[in-house]
Amino acid sequence: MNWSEEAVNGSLPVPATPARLVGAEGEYTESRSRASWSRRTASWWLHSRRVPAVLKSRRLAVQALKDLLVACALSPFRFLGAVVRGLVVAGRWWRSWVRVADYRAAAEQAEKLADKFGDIRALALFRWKVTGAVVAVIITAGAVLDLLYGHWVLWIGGSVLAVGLAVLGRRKDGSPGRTAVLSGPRTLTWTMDPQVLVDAFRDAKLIGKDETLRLVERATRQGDGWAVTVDLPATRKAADVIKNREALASALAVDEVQLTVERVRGNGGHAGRVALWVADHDPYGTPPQRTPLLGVERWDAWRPVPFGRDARQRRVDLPLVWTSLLVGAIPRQGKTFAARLAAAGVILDPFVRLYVADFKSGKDWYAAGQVAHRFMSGDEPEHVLVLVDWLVELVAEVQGRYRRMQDLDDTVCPESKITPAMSRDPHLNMPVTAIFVDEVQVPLEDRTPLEVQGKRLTAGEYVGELLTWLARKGPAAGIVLVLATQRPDSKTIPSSLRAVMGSRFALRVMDWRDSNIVLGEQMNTRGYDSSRLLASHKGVGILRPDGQISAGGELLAITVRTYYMPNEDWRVICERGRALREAERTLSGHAAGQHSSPVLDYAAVARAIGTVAERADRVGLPEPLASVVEWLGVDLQPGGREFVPTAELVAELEVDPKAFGLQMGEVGCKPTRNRVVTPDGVRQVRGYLTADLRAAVVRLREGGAVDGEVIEDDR
Ligand SMILES: Nc1ncnc2c1ncn2[C@@H]1O[C@H](COP(=O)(O)OP(=O)(O)OP(=O)(O)O)[C@@H](O)[C@H]1O
Repeated sequence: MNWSEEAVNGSLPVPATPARLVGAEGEYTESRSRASWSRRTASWWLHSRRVPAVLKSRRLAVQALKDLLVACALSPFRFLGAVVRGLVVAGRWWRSWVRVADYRAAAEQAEKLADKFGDIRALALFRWKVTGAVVAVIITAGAVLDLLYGHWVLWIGGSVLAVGLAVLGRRKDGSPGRTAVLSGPRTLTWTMDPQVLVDAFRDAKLIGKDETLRLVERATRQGDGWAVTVDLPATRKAADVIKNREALASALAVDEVQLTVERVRGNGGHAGRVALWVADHDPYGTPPQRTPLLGVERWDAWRPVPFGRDARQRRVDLPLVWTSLLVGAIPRQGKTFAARLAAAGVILDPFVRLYVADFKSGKDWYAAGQVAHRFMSGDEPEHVLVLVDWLVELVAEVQGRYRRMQDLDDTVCPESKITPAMSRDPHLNMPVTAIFVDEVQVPLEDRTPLEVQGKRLTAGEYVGELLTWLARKGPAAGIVLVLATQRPDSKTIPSSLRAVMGSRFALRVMDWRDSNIVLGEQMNTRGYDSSRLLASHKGVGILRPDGQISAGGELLAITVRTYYMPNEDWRVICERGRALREAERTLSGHAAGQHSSPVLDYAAVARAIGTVAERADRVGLPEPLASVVEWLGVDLQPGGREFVPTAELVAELEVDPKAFGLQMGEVGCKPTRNRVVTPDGVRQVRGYLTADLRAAVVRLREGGAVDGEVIEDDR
C-alpha cells in the first residue's frame, strides 16, 4: 500500500489517496474484512497444535522434504540392517530356549543344578528334536509348495520372514541385539537417527534409562554444523545439560569446543528446552576475522560494540554504556586485544572522553594517546599515583554530574541517568567517559603508603576503593570502566570491586577458581569454566554480559572469539577517532596537548567513598577478623551484604576452616545458619551476619570485652 509521508514519519497511518477510497467505501470495508480474515487464518495456522510444524514454515517444509528423500535413499540399507538385527535377536532367543537357559539359571540360583541336571539335559534334547522337526517340516512344506505352485511361494515366504525379522530387529527401546559396539552414539549419525541422540543423552546420564527426548525440530544444517532442538523429559532441566556439556560431547564423540548447548528462553522456550549445535570441525581453528569497525567511519558508543563471533559465527556485540567490563586471563591470551575492541567502539564516537592507563607499558595502547583526554603508560609507583589522581578526579566528576542532574527538568533527564542526548550536549558537559586500565593488578597491588584525611593506607587499597565506587556509581552517570588483569585472583581484585563489574570476559585462566573470580561465583558449576579453553585458541573466552547480547539473546554466558585487531588496524581506528574529534571540536586534554593536572578535592572524595576511614580503622583488629573486614570492604557497610557463608570466607581468605572458626569465636563472632540462593536452589548454610561482624569491630575498637566463645567446628 502506498502510505503518505506522515504515515512513514510515525503519525497515524493515512492512505495516500483518500478520495478514491471514500468513493469506494463498501469495497474498502470488504477488502479490510477479507484482509483481517486471512490474517486470523494465518495466525491460527501458525499457532495451532493440529497443524504439523513442517507446514508452518517454508524452511522446515524444505528440510522435511530433504529428510524424506534421504530416508527413501537409505531405506534399503536400513531394512537390511533391521533384518540382520532381527536374525541376531531370533538366533539369541532360540539359543537360550534350546539350552533351557531360564530353567538352568533358576536351578543355579537355587544351588540345585546337580539335582536338576538330568531334567535340563532331557528338556534340551527334546527342544533340539523339536527344532529339527520344525526345520524338517518347513523344508518339506517349502519343497512341496514350490513344486505345486512355483518359486513365487518361496519369494512370498522369504519376504514375510524378512519383514518379521525387520520388525523384530527395528531400533526400539530395549531391543536386544541392536547396541553397536564400535559406532552407535559415538558418530554423527544422530543427525539422521534421533534415537542415537537419545542414546547419547542416556550415556551422558542426562536422562534416565526409561526416559526419552522429544524433538522440537529435526536436525538441520546451520553454518558449518548441525543444529537440533529437543525437549527434555519433565523431570530434567536444560541448565543441567549445559552444566554437563562435556559428558554429552563425549557421548557424541566430538570435542567440547565443537558442541554448543543453549537454553531456549522466552516465549518459544522453557526450562527444559535445549538447542544443540555441533560443529563439523573446531570452530576456532579457522583464521580470525577482522573487526567490522574498520569498515565504519564513526560509531555510536550507545550502540553495543562489535566484540566477536560465537562458535556458530553469530555476531556478538557488547553493550558498554551504563555498565563496566572486567577482562581476565593468563598472559598472552588476548586480554589487551579484547579491551582494545571495546575501546575501538568508543574511540569512533567523537563525543566520548577517554582515559587510558596502560600499566603493561608496551606499545599496544600507544596509538590511543592521540585521542585520549588522559593517557599514561608505565608501571612505576608514580604512575599508580597518577591513576589515583585520575580516579579522584572522576569520583568528583560523577558527584558533580549527579548534582547537576537534580537541577535538570524531567524532559531532559527523566531519571537519574545520563541519556544519549545529554551525553552529546556540550552545555551539559556530561560526555560518556570511558576509562581503560590494562594490567590493573599493578596499581591494585601497589604498596606505596598514602595518607588520606589523616588515615594511612596503601595506594593499591585506595585504587581498589576508588574503582569500586566508580564501578558502583559511575555507569549511570556515563562512566564506563574497562579493567584488564593478568592475575584474576581473589587477593588482587577485591571482591567488592568484582561484585560491581557488570560484564565479565574470561579468556583462558589457570583453574576454575580464577575463572569464577572473573565470571562470578559458582559459574564453573553452571558449565562456564574458562580454564578449559585451549591455549591455542587465542582471543577465545567466555563472556558474561550485563544485559542482552545480539547472538544468543538472554544468555547467562557465551563463548566468544574476539575479532582480531592487530596494531595497524588499531592505529587506523585511533587516527579516525582523532579526525572525528577534530571535526566535532571535542579533542581535549592529553590528545590536544594540554597537560594540565586534575584539580582535586581529596577530602570531598574521601567523604564520598566513605570507606577510607573504615579501612584505616581496621588496623589493630585481630586476625582473622581484620582480613574478613578487609575482604568484605564496602559489603560490610549497612546496606551491603547481610550474610556471608563461612565456606566463601574460608575459600577467599585461604584459611583452615577449623582454626578460622576458633579464632572468630575468640573475637566474639558466632556463626549462624541462613538461607542462600545457589544455582542448585535455596540452601541452608553456616556463615556470619554482617551486623554481627560490624558489632564485633565496634566492640574491639572501643576496647570492650570480647564475648568470647570457642566454637569447635565451623564447617
Ligand atoms: N581474536 C584473536 N584472534 C587471534 N589471535 C589473537 C586474538 N586476540 C589476540 N590474539 C593473539 O594473542 C596474542 C596475545 O594478545 P594480547 O597481547 O592481547 O594478550 P594479553 O593477554 O594482553 O597478554 P599479556 O598478559 O602479556 O599482556 C596477540 O599477539 C595476538 O596475536
